[in-house]
Amino acid sequence: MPDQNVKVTVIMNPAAGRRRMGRVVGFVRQLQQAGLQAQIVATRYRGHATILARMAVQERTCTHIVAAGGDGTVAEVAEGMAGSDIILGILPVGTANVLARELRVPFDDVQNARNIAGGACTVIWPGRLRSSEGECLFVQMVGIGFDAHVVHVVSTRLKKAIGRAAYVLATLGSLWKYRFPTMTVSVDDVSHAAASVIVSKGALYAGKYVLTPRSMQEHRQFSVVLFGTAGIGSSIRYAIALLRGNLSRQKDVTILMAQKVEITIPCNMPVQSDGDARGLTPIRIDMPDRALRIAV
Ligand SMILES: Nc1ncnc2c1ncn2[C@@H]1O[C@H](COP(=O)(O)OP(=O)(O)OP(=O)(O)O)[C@@H](O)[C@H]1O
Repeated sequence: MPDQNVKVTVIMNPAAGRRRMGRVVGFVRQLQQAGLQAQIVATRYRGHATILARMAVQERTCTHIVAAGGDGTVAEVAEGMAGSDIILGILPVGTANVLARELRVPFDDVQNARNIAGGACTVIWPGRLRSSEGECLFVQMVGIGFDAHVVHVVSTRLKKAIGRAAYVLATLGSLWKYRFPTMTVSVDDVSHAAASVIVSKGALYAGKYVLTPRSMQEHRQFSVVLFGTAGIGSSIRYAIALLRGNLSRQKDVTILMAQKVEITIPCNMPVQSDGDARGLTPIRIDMPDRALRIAV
C-alpha cells in the first residue's frame, strides 16, 4: 500500500544529457500512479539545483527529492540536502550517470518509481572539494590532471549531440594538447608524486568502467588513484587498462584509501568533480559529516 504522505519533488536539469523532458514527465506520472504526490521543478542555471534542494529541506515541502540529470545534478542536489532526513532519488537522464550505475538504480523508469514508492534506501557519504572555485560536495569522483583537462575542454554542444562519444573525442584532442606536469599529492599527510589523480567514492568511472576494486560509497573514506607515469603513451595505456577492467593491476598505478587529499604544487592544474569543471589547484578534499539517504 503506497504511503499517501510521500511527497516527491523532482529537480530536473534541462541541460543534462540529451534533453529528455518527456522521460521526466513520464516518470512523474509513474510516481503518481504508484500513489505518491509528485511535482517537477526545472533548474534555470548552474547551481540552481542546490538552492531548490536547500529550500525544500528548510520549508519541509517534500519527503523525497529526485535529481533528474547526471552526476553533476545529483551532486548539486546533494549539496542542498545532505545531512537532512529527506531521501534522494535519481532519475538517470545525464550523459554518464555513474552514481546511478554504482548504486544499481534502475534505468527502467517504471521500476525506479516502484522502488521509490517501496521506500528502500541506503546511506552514502559524499566527499567535499575545495578548489579555486570554492567548496562543493562530490558524490562520485574528483579528477586532477589529464581527465580534468578533458572535462574542461569537452564541448557541451557535442555532449548533447553524441553523448559519451564527445568525451572520447575530447580525450584524443587532449592527448596532443595536455603538457603532463607532475604534481605532489598529500594523501593523509604523506607525500606522493603523480602525473594524474582521481579521488573516487565509487568503484566505477565514465559509466560502467572499473576504476578501483572497491566502492567506498558507504564509508567515510575515498579511494585515491595515483597515475605514476606522465605522457601520451602512458595515458593511452591507462585508458586501455580502464576499458579492460585491469587498471588497478598496472605497476605504476597506486590506489590508497584516505580521508584527506591536498595538492598545492603545482598551482593551476585543472580540476573536475562529478564530470563538471571545478577550477584549478590548489585543492583540498576531505570527508564532511553529512550523509545522504538514497532510494535504491
Ligand atoms: N538550467 C541549466 N542550464 C544550464 N546548465 C545547467 C542548468 N541546470 C544545471 N546545469 C548544469 O549542467 C551541468 C551538467 O549536468 P549533469 O552533470 O547533471 O549532466 P551531464 O553532464 O549530461 O551528465 P553526467 O555528469 O552524468 O555525465 C552541471 O554542471 C549543472 O550545473
